[in-house]
Amino acid sequence: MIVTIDGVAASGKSSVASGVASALSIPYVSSGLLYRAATLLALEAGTSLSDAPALLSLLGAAPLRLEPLAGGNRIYLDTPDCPRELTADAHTSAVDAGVSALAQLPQLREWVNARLRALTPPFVAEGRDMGTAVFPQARAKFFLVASPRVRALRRVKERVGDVEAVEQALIARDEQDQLQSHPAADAQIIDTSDLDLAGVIAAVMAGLQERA
Ligand SMILES: Nc1ncnc2c1ncn2[C@@H]1O[C@H](COP(=O)(O)OP(=O)(O)O)[C@@H](O)[C@H]1O
Ligand SMILES: Nc1ccn([C@@H]2O[C@H](COP(=O)(O)OP(=O)(O)O)[C@@H](O)[C@H]2O)c(=O)n1
Repeated sequence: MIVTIDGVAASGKSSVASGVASALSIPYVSSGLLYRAATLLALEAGTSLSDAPALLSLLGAAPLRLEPLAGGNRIYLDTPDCPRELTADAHTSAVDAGVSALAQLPQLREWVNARLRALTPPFVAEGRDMGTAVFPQARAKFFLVASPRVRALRRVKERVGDVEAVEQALIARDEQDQLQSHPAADAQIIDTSDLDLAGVIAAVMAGLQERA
């Protein structure tokens, strides 16, 4: 069984995917973490975020490993002499600002999608295009939205920052991500603005029961 949870930035995708996966006792998979790790490595190597051949060559030499734990995904660079966890570094504002450029490259989307399609179900997959491009056959699909202000307030709680600036950055990223981020025709859209985390997880679990 594959369940997809897509949505806009900071709408609660990973928290909700983690809650749903835990309730179902299956893993969840963060596709965004692969885009983020690729962006981090490119920024560190000084590789242009729009140079697909150079990015693919960099990633081809990078032994990235995604750990799809239900409690929270983690990503590692398994270099034999100096293994390193990249998870925290993949969530900085520098990566936030660059990731959409890299994610717009079809070759990079194929690189991520091949890794996702190689995983063995069952799992909950979260991102932007899990229900549309990557797993159109998923049993149940959800798409989370919330107002930019609510999302900015949530982000500021988890990482320090100015609400106005964070809100503007989220709106900018929404615009850059628009091409690859839309609900599948058979997705249930959930506006999380006025729901707490438990309420969104309950809405997804109820939606899953309807599709069982
Ligand atoms: N419905 C909700 N109500 C309150 N806070 C939430 C809700 N959903 C998520 N959050 C919080 O908002 C922040 C962003 O959520 P996250 O799951 O990281 O979103 P995304 O994966 O879409 O970026 C986290 O700190 C999370 O705990
Ligand atoms: N399936 C996906 C997942 C992420 N992404 C890209 O990766 C970025 C980071 O995604 P994320 O899900 O980790 O982060 P948030 O948008 O939730 O902060 C997005 O802004 C997109 O540019 C994508 O293009 N397609």
